[in-house]
Amino acid sequence: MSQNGSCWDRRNQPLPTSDGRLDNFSNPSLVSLSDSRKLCTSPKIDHKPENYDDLQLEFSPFLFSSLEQYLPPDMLDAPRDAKVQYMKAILYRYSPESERTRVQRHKEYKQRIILNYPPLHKEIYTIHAENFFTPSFLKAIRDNTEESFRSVIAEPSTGIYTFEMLQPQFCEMLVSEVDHFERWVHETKCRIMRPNTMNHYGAVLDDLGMETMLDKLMNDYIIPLARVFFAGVGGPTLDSHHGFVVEYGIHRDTELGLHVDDSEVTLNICLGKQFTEGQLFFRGVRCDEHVNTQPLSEEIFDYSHVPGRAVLHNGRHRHGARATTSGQRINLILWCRSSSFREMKKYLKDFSSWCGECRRKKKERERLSIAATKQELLKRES
Ligand SMILES: O=C(O)CCC(=O)C(=O)O
Ligand SMILES: [Fe+2]
Repeated sequence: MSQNGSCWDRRNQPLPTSDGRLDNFSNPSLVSLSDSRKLCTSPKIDHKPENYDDLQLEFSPFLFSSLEQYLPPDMLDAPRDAKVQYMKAILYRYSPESERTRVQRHKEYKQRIILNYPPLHKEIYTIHAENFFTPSFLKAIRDNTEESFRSVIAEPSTGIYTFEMLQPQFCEMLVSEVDHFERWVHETKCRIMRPNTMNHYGAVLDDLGMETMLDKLMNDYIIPLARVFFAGVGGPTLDSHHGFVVEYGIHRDTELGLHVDDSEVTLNICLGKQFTEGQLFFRGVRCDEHVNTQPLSEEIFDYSHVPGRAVLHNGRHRHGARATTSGQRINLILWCRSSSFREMKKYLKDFSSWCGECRRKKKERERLSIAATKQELLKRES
């Protein structure tokens, strides 16, 4: 599922153009990217980059200072403006105008909400660990060892981790904050973006001012776990997130079809309220190529949500939610992403370390090759 694409389309990141054109670069005559002006492959580490913090740029100032050490030697001491133009041209190549416009519009949309929406519970917009988390979870995170994690985390099916995480009072406050937000949206007739293409109810928490809180949640509480349990799929390098709340029940979405998330690691926590059914069902981890293949019997697993309890799984773990047949089910979802893992994945073809189907095919190839070798040996002996 993507934030704004089809169910299986999880690539909503801009792709570089293959032909090296300056896509939609508004003033290409400013910069020429002739061969002699290419970026260097290794950085000039003794060059001290300039500071770009004071400039109103479409890209992070940090990106400019990082890129500066790779400039062609004759550019290193050029005026800062010239360096900015040169680096902007390169960055534009990797970020088409449509994508930049989308990002800018989204920024403005978020700012409009944050400036106008009056929060109900200001205290949940920053993390207060003792008030948010259960003591057992907090202790495990603070001990920060695989042993401490395993003492509070169950793995009822391969790659699916569940644990008590949130205090009931925090769950209630978050649910009432989202209710309050929904009422405000209704009263002000403000049009808001829903969490993704498949959930039509619920709110994007990042958009209503919880981005910094969720960043801290990912960095301080999820990365330590992901480092241990999702080491091979970008867990240690998670660097962005999409955080939202989904709601199911009568007059809401009732169920959710089989999909994969636009994430490397997904945290899914039940916030309540009271409900029946609505189980999560899992069907094994798959790479893009094998996303529609049959699950093996050991990959079929159902999980019943319990308020306050979290499920942590690979974003590529195929899953869906059965119908919530009565009451209301509300869950907090955090899709955690790793840009470096995504970049690396583009250059790989075999994902047998985590894709069930790649692994099955690899085993089958090995089995055939062993059988062929045996046949050959038998032939020689007879
Ligand atoms: O309803 C649930 O618990 C699952 C939601 C989900 O998978 C998603 O939003 O990506
Ligand atoms: Fe999902």
